[in-house]
Amino acid sequence: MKRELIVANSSSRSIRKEGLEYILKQYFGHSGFRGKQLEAIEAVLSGRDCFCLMPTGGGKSMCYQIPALATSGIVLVVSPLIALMENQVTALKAKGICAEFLSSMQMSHTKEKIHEDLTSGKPSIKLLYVTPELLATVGFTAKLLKLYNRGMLSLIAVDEAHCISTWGHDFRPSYRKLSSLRVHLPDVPIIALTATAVPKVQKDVIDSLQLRHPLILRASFNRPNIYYEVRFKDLLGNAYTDLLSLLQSSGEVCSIIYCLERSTCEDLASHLLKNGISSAAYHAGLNSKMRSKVLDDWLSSRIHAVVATVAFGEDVRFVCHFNIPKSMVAFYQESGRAGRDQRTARSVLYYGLDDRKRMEFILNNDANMKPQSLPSDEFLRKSLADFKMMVDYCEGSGCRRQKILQSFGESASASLCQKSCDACKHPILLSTSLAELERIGGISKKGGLAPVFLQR
Ligand SMILES: Nc1ncnc2c1ncn2[C@@H]1O[C@H](COP(=O)(O)OP(=O)(O)OP(=O)(O)O)[C@@H](O)[C@H]1O
Repeated sequence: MKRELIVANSSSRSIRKEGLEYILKQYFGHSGFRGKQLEAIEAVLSGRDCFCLMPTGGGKSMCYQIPALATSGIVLVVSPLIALMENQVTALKAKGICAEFLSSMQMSHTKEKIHEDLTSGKPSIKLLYVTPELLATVGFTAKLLKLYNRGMLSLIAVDEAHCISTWGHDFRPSYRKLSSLRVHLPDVPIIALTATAVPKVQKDVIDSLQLRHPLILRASFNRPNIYYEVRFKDLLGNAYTDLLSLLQSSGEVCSIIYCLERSTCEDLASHLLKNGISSAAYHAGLNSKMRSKVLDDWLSSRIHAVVATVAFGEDVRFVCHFNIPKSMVAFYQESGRAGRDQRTARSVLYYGLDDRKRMEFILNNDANMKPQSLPSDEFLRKSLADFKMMVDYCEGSGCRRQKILQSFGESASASLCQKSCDACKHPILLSTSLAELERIGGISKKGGLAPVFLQR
């Protein structure tokens, strides 16, 4: 289906490029496209499917937001997290762009207003965000078909597309149902976007969504503006105190502290608050009113540090993991929330042997307890292998950046880092710490597993 272009009907590529750059500047204030953005935008505008592999903060959303403004129709965005949809819609509205999101959690009058606009002769909505669960309902499919038959649907963007794959770190069964999009809406181009680079995931996404000869765009995963660092809990007197002084010395910058459990979030947030850091806990146990309040307080800078178990936040300078994440992919996604504006940012991971044991216990348990898409022994093998990479990131003495990139199958020379990780900046300090950890591990009375480095 040929898209109706608002920016320029001319077939000349340079004129169309100018028009797209004009939209980018006018609405988003950016002076030029970054990386592969223009290629992705031009592909979908010409009606071609696209698979877009860009790192966190790489500017994926522009690849469907610009087409929404450059065509007369509506762009449907499938997104897995209500908090992320809410974030994006709020940010778009602040720029004067008509965007809405639909989820089962919304008030019925809000939903009705959105449906009214969609069924009107000339909808004002340019971007409509929905959850995959909603998309799978018969009622919503019928509404979508009506839009499609009126020629109002210009593009479908599947964000966080790795959720489709059982090989991805965040498999969501409802994402599987997105395969019906191609069946119901055969002429609408689809752009799948992800920051997960595993080849099996890429194949799964392309097959499941039935993408037709998609343009495959792949950008480097290096985030040169993030400084990576690991701090060893077992060598610190008190990790809470260490984190507190880290936050105090950073000034009032926006920070996220990821924790494994809700109770740790609550404890840490109140500890920080008592010590003068404006902070709040954010996790799935809070009701939607509380969550919105935290988001509001964050956006209006009333709080600077959010202690979370789940994805949160934009424009963050400092991301801390107070407990080791379960995989490199999870770590990359979460630490990648820092420095999305390309300015310098910092990632600090607090690593402790107890945390490592706890995660190994959780992964073993998960494999036995949860119904999985893979057989449980295969699932366990995969999740322990994913976790081992994360442990190696913490316990190894080599460049952290190189380890991240290698885990995504990207070759990276040691010189790439430019001393922007603790291993490259302070190699002697790190090897002293590792030796000390090894010594403690050797006399550990904590029982359980011995540290990995003793087994090497
Ligand atoms: N062409 C550009 N020039 C300058 N800044 C840009 C450009 N494109 C995007 N950005 C900025 O980069 C940041 C990250 O963009 P975006 O949110 O689209 O990333 P993303 O790839 O979707 O990340 P994530 O995977 O975390 O969702 C935003 O602050 C955005 O304004």
